Amino acid sequence: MSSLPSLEQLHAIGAKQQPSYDDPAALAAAVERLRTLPPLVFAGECDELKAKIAAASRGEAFLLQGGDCAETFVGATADNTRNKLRVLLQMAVVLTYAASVPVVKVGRLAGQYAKPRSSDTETRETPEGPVTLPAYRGDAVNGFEFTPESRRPDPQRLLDVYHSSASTLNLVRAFTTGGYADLRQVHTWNSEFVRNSPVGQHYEAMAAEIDRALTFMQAIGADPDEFHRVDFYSSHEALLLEYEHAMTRIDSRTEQPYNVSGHMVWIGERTRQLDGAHVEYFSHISNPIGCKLGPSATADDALALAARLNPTNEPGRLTFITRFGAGKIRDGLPALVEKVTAEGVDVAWVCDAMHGNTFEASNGYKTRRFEDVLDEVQGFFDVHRALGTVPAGILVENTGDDVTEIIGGGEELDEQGLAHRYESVVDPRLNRVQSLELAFQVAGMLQKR
Ligand SMILES: O=C[C@H](O)[C@H](O)COP(=O)(O)O
Ligand SMILES: C=C(OP(=O)(O)O)C(=O)O
Repeated sequence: MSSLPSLEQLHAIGAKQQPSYDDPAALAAAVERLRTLPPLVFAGECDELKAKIAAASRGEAFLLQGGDCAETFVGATADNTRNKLRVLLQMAVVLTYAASVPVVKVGRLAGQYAKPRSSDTETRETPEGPVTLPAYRGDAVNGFEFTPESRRPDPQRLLDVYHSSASTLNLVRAFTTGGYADLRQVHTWNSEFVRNSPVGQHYEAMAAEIDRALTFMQAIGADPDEFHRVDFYSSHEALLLEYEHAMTRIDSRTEQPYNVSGHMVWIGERTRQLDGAHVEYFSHISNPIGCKLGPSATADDALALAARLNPTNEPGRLTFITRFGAGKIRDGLPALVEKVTAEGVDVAWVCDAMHGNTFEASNGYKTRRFEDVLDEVQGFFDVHRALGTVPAGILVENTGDDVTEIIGGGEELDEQGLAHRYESVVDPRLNRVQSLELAFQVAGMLQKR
């Protein structure tokens, strides 16, 4: 860990996927303001999550990380936050009940506002001919609207990220401790729309069993706190150095730097260069961290990253989030897991079943197939079973709403159906029914683990 390099030192190392701001004074002012604002999370909570991820890496718990691909400021409403939380609580209860394993709940939420992009620019055809503007990089950077004003990176947005994250987290804390997450509410989390689907009915049957079990527990005088509240953690890709650096503070207990903008932060596939600024920054913070590993990652890359990011081999500190794609995971993952395990490196293996499965539908929508998502998770479990190692969790992009962004699943959404309610500003998300379907399938895999 040790002393954090300055922002200037990090930029001198070279950071990928950073916006080009045209007003350095406004950027400096936003960073200075951020440095004065209170932490959004506490270092002690980050340590608590680290211990839970360590348990997941040993197979004593299971990590469920989910939420939007990209949060938006207009989307940070009470209804949206409740819906997102609700679907994750439903998924968690399915996994816990069906597989008898504690679920560590981590939202891609309250900070997931910055996106790496394949291209710095976007070109659209207009009546006046093709127009090229900076790519949308998430609300933390610029606006989605395709105009020069909106696409200009605006440092003021970094402060908006802070305030939006603070209000989301405040609501999440209220929901998770104030009664909404009470297990007695297990039925009310199931909305009308879901209840009428086959998976919704499956869920209702399970919820009725949980009710009976709770009544029994109460009758014998057992009513632990855990029945009434849940632990829920926030996470995001720590992409924008200005924001993440300004939100890094020295913990008074340990005197170590923590990123206090989210409990867990991760390094994306496009910024995990061993000699890059992101890896350098992450090597100095004490949070539990994730690092994405795509099909181009070698076992030696994984070992070198682990040596830089977790030199003391602290359990729960490092999660490798693999995102190979359904077609590649069975061939690609074994070499990584084998070598990392053989070297005695302590990591939690989590399957991001989304980012290797994206493609453009014939009508232009960016989508994924539900069956590919499921197949990648199955491949992930298969590989770990064959190697005798632990599949510690999954990462999904999902929403609490009934959007139409991913094809397939029980509702058999097809490419034409994507237009019905496609709302994501970057990548497609599982809707509520698809999220629950996945949870039941994963619960089955977990039972066999
Ligand atoms: O969410 C992940 C990335 O930001 C995204 O997949 C990149 O998308 P792009 O290829 O459309 O830029
Ligand atoms: C950008 C993401 O994924 P990746 O870095 O794996 O492409 C993400 O999870 O939002």
